[in-house]
Amino acid sequence: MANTIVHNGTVRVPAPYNEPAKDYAPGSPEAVRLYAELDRVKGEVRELPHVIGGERQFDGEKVDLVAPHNHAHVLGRIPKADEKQVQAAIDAALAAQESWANTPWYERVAIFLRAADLVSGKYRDELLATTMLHQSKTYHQAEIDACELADFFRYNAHNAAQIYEQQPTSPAGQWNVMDHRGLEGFVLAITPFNFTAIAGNLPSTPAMMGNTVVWKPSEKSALSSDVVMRLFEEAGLPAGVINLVHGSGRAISEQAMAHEQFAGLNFTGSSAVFRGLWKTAGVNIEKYRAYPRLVGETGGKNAIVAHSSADPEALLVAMVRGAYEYQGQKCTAASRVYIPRSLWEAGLETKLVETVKGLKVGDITEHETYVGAVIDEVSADRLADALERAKALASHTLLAGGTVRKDKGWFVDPTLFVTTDPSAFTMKEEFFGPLLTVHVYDDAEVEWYDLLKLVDGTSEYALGGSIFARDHAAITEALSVLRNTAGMMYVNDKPTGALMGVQSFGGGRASGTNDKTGSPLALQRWVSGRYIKENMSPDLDWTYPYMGTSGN
Ligand SMILES: NC(=O)c1ccc[n+]([C@@H]2O[C@H](COP(=O)([O-])OP(=O)(O)OC[C@H]3O[C@@H](n4cnc5c(N)ncnc54)[C@H](O)[C@@H]3O)[C@@H](O)[C@H]2O)c1
Ligand SMILES: N[C@@H](CCC=O)C(=O)O
Repeated sequence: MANTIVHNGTVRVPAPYNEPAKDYAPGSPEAVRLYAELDRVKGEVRELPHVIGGERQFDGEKVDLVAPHNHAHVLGRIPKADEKQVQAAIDAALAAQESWANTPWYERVAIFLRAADLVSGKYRDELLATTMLHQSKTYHQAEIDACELADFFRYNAHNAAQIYEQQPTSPAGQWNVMDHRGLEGFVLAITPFNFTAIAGNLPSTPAMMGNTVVWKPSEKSALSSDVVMRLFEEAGLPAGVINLVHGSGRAISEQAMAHEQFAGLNFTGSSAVFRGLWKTAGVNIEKYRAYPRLVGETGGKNAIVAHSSADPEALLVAMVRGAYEYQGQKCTAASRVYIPRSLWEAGLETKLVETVKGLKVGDITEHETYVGAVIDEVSADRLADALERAKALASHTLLAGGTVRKDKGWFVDPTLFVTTDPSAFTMKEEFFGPLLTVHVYDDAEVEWYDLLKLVDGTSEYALGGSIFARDHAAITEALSVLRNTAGMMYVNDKPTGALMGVQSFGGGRASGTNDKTGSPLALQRWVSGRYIKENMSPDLDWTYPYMGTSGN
């Protein structure tokens, strides 16, 4: 690399920090800048390319990218990769591998630290505008997403340094070294629509550790993924290290995962898709040069469990923010709640229903909007079907919402059900939309322990969760009984809003491989260790002591 710096000493990566979020108060300089950027992005129809080996390729059948809250508005187009383009992306990743793997780790890390500053500076407005318009996020939700992208880069840089510092001990006469190699082959990153930060993080995490990558972003967030790719390049990422191909996830993954040099999958998305990808790896296992690393962070059915000692006001805030922010399209969104009758009937029900009915649904560029549109028509239809199924159950009472409107945008009104059946489908399945179901338990009858066992056993997922109580013994018991129910458990807080370096996210059971995105555990998956022992004074005698002596 042209800008190689030779460091003759210990390299210290700058201390990481969480990017402070701006609030875009109307009339503030940052809001004025962002309004202008929103106008610019709205006024364009962007033709987005694949980026393969540093070259932009526009060929292929086109897919329109629209604004979910105004689906007549076409924001851009992406091409669908054909087999040749996928092959070219794999070839480019393999061609870049040796020189990237041999690039000193601190230079690789420096590129992503530059990328972090481009996120928080030059590209912030464009990231927000594209995320708002194409993923239907409010100012606040788009801002925390952009901040999280910068956080990923800064914390990963810090965590990478910690991994490289891990070295074995060297007894007298030896020098032992751990060589933290990247994987042989290429990594496939397949990213979800719901976080621009996750889309940027999944290809860059393996890249930081010396791997080269084929990246298939979601077509539902392609506008912001294109910005991320441009800022990687501007930060100095060499051509071929990350190769972006748009198109069918199924077709791209089938081709890439049948390749001899497929070295790993970094996936975030639904559990069903991840299970399918795992099977594809199984079918191809004999083709591979090495066993691939399969990393997947997937769905959730995150519970809020309230004890009779809970603060009802804090509980209400957690339910509203946890379930309805970003239309419930967060893997960690609250979607089932267990509330004691004593609290529910003491005013919580009335206040909750009033609050949910008052949430403004609509265009995310209006500051008062709390809930935008769901991501696409498939999602709106899936939610409409779930709402009708729940309404038809005698065990369910609709307290708010329950309507889907598709004329201008794909709007699902914030919906609240209360159910007498704690094992209903609404308490088990992930819907990925603004749908919350409450089960009111009789705290005069039901033991806390029995309720916790019910929560633990109801859904196949184990991603996030919240416990609300002021009685500390109740918290301790819940943390124990729910130990395997969630990979991130919050006490007296909503289950969303993980902050890098503070709570990295990831869950077990059907929720994924629990590699804790943004933590050292996640980086470790992209390293293949090699121990090197150098003997400083090699043996010159092959015999054992006392050989040649007889008897004891
Ligand atoms: N656990 C986490 O950290 C986390 C974070 C964000 C999102 N999620 C989960 O992601 C899901 C929502 O995101 P989504 O709708 O983008 O998920 P999705 O599974 O539909 O899509 C994810 C990615 O996989 C691709 N894909 C779809 N079908 C495929 C197939 N058959 N083969 C290969 N690739 C395929 C998509 O194009 C996209 O790029 C939810 O289940 C949510 O809980 C989990
Ligand atoms: N950043 C999210 C997790 C990502 C899931 O979609 C959170 O709010 O905890």
